Amino acid sequence: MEDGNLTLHTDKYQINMMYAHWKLNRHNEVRVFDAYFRKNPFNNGYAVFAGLERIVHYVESLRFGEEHIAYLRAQPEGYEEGFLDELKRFAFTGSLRTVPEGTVVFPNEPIIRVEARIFEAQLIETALLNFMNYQTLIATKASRIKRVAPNDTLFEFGTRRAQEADAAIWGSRAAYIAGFDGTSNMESGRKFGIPTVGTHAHAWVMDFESELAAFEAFAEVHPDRCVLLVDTYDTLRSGVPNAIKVGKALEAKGHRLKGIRLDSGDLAYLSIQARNMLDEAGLGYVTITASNDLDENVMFDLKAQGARIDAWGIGTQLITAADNPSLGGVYKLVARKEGDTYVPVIKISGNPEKITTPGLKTVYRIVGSDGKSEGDYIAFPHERVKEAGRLKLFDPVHTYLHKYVTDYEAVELLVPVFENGRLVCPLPSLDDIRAYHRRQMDLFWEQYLRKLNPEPYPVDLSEDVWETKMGLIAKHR
Ligand SMILES: Nc1ncnc2c1ncn2[C@@H]1O[C@H](COP(=O)(O)OP(=O)(O)OP(=O)(O)O)[C@@H](O)[C@H]1O
Ligand SMILES: O=P(O)(O)OC[C@H]1O[C@H](OP(=O)(O)OP(=O)(O)O)[C@H](O)[C@@H]1O
Ligand SMILES: O=C(O)c1cccnc1
Repeated sequence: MEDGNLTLHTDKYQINMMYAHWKLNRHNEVRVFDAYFRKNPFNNGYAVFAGLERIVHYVESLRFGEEHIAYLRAQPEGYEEGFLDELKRFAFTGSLRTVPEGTVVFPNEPIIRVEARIFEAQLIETALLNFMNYQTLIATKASRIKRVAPNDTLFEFGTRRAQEADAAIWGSRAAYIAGFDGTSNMESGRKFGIPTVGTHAHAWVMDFESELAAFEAFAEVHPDRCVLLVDTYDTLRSGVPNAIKVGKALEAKGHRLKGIRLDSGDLAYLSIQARNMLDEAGLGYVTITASNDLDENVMFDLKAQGARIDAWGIGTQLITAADNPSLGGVYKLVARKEGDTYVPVIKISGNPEKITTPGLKTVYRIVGSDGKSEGDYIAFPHERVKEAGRLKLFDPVHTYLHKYVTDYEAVELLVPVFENGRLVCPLPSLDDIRAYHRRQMDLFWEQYLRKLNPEPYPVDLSEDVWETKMGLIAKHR
C-alpha cells in the first residue's frame, strides 16, 4: 500500500532500450520527452491534471536494489554485469517540468516535460503515464460531476468497486482535487487528510429485529452524526417514518439527526416525498443523501425532475470512469540535446492528430484583460511571449483561422519540479491544490466547460514551433 519501490514498475521494452543504449554507449545522452493526451475523456471540453504527487514520490524513490538486480540477471536477455552495475548506481538526475496538479488542461499540449539522460527518461515513461492517465481521468470525471451539482455535497464512495486498492486511494484524492467534499475511504483520509464520511449499510438494519430498533441503536451510539439508510424495507412507509421518530427522540435529548440516505428506487420521487415528510415533522435540517450507481448524467436528470437531494454518494461510475475507462496520454520524444542545442525530432503519421510537435517547448495560458483565457500557446522557451505585446493565435490545422490578442497576461503552465535530479518545488497541500483548481475553472468561458458538445478550446502553436513542425514534415516526406 505504501508507495514502496516501484523502480521495476515499467515495461520491459524500456529496460531493453536502456540496455541497448548502454551497449552503444549512448545512455548518457540527454533527450526531451513530452507527455500529453490527444482527446478529452467523456467527450468533455477539458481535463483536470492530477497525479503529480505520486510521480514525485516515484521519481525520488527510484533505486535498483539487490532483488531487482537479481531478477534482471535471471532474464533470458542476458543483460551484462556492466549494465547491472550501471543500474545499481541509478538515480534520477534529470529535470522535469509539469503543470501544477489541479490545472485545467487540453489535448495536445505538454502536461509534463522530461529532460534527462535517455537512460532515465526511458525508464520512467511507463509509470509516469500510468499515474498521470488514471488520476487525470478520475479528476476529470469528478469535475464533470461537480459541475452538475456545484452547491451540493459530494462524497466519493467507490472503493469497493475500484480497480484495486491504489486506484481507490489515489482516485479519491483526484476526486477531492476536482471539488468532492469527502471520501468513505479511511486510508485516503489518513494518507491525504481528506475528510472522511460514512452512513451505515443495509446489514445494520437487517441485523436487528426491526428497522426502528436498528435506527434507535445507531442513533444512541452516534447521536450527532447519524445518517440513517431508509430503503431496506419500504422507504416511504417505514424508512422515513422511522427516521422521523428517531429524529424527534434525538431532538428531545438535545441532539439532531443529521440525515437520511436513499439508495434505491426513484430517487427524484422519493427525495421529494421524504423532504416533505421531514419538513412537516419539523425536521427541515435533516439532509437527504442519495446513492445508487450515480453519475453526472443521472444527477443532471434528477435535478431536472426537481429531486431534493443535498448530498450525493458516488461510487462505481466515478472511480472506474465507467463510461470512458482510460485516458490515452502518451510520452513522445521531441528533442535530442547536442552540445547546448536541442535538435527537434518528429514522428510522422497518416493521421494528422498523431504527428508530434517537435522541440523543447513550453506552454502559456493567454489570459485576457477580462480574466478569461483566450487560448493556450505552445512556444519555444526563447520566444518572448510574455513581453510580445501582441500575439497571433492561429489554428495549427486550419491556419486561416486566427486572431490577434494584445492586452493579455501569458501564464507559463509548465513549472520546474525537478532540476538536475533535485526537487525544486515543494509539493503544495491538497487543499491548496483544490483551491488552485477552483481558480483554474474560473478562467474559462462556459462554452468550453459545458457537459454536452463543448466548444474545442484553442491550443495553438507559435509561428516558430509551427514552422519547425512543417519543416520537419517536409524533410521526412
Ligand atoms: N428518477 C430517476 N431518474 C433517472 N434515474 C434514476 C431515477 N431514480 C434512480 N435513478 C437511477 O436509476 C438506476 C436504478 O438502478 P436499479 O434499477 O438497479 O436500482 P433499484 O432497483 O432502484 O435499486 P437496487 O440498488 O436495489 O437494485 C440507478 O442508476 C439510479 O441512480
Ligand atoms: O452505487 P455506487 O455509485 O457504486 O455507490 C456505492 C454503493 O455501494 C453501496 O452499496 P452496494 O452497491 O455495495 O450494494 P447495494 O447495491 O445492494 O446497495 C452503497 O449503498 C451504494 O449504493
Ligand atoms: O457511507 C456510506 O453510506 C457508504 C460508503 C461506501 C459505499 N456505500 C455507502
